[in-house]
Amino acid sequence: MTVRVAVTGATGRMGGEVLAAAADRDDVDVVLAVSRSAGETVEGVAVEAAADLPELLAERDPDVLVDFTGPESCIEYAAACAEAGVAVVSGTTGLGDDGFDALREVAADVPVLYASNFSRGIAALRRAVREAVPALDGYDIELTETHHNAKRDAPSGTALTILEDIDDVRGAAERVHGREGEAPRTEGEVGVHARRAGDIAGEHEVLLAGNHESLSLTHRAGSRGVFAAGALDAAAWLSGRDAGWYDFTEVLE
Ligand SMILES: NC(=O)C1=CN([C@@H]2O[C@H](COP(=O)(O)OP(=O)(O)OC[C@H]3O[C@@H](n4cnc5c(N)ncnc54)[C@H](O)[C@@H]3O)[C@@H](O)[C@H]2O)C=CC1
Ligand SMILES: O=C(O)C1=N[C@H](C(=O)O)C[C@H](O)C1
Repeated sequence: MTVRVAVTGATGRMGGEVLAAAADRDDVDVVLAVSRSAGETVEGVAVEAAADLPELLAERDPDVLVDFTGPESCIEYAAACAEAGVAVVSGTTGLGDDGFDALREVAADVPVLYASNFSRGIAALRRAVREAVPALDGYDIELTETHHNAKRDAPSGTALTILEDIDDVRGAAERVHGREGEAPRTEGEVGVHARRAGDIAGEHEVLLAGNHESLSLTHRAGSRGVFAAGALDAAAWLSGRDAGWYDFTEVLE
């Protein structure tokens, strides 16, 4: 079956990757692409005005909307999907608690699958972290993420997800964002470091260190294609499901 997909943020970095990845697949068909700046053609797809999204959803009847935009637009577009009965796959980060609450409300009406990172490697890294942290009880933990110089939110959504994983298996810890001046480490704190440079697609390292050994778990995305592929896998998996909140790990099972 071919899943009818709508893409928001079509002129953005991830929007373009999703359109490029979709063009190479038989299981998805892009029936709509929108952006704040309409009029361009991206990967051979005409980009229409995001302001017209409610009408365009009714007219094109997509099964799933794939959203990589910004926190406010993500919620606005998801609400339009709830009205139109269209499922939502979103990877937009920086939502904050209010944004997640709003997205969960949308999940009462339509299926919603959210992931701060759609790469299979990060899914595997998260499993490794959940195993390593309790196995290395008392070890210091430092999390470092590195992204391109145009990324807006810090720390990354993936870093926040990994921090939640650590809290889940070890109990809530103090998070120390960078250090400056007299700043000795306190027991149990997690250091969090965000670097921005060049065109790096996304790197995450979890360092666990004891007195005579350290373990470093690192993921590097070689290109945004891995995120686009995961998001389209999620769209194909989500289509036709009941309203509710779904996790990317379910797609990988
Ligand atoms: N979950 C994942 O696997 C991944 C998530 N991301 C996230 O996706 C989002 C987009 O990233 P990029 O494509 O690099 O950004 P970008 O800046 O290249 O593209 C964002 C697109 O969304 C639109 N947009 C942004 N804010 C908007 C607003 N308030 N209203 C309407 N449209 C708006 C822009 O016009 C643009 O078309 C970010 O939150 C990023 O962290 C990025 C890569 C992977
Ligand atoms: O903005 C990006 O580029 C990325 N954002 C996501 C995040 O905030 O974790 C995922 C990926 O690392 C790329």
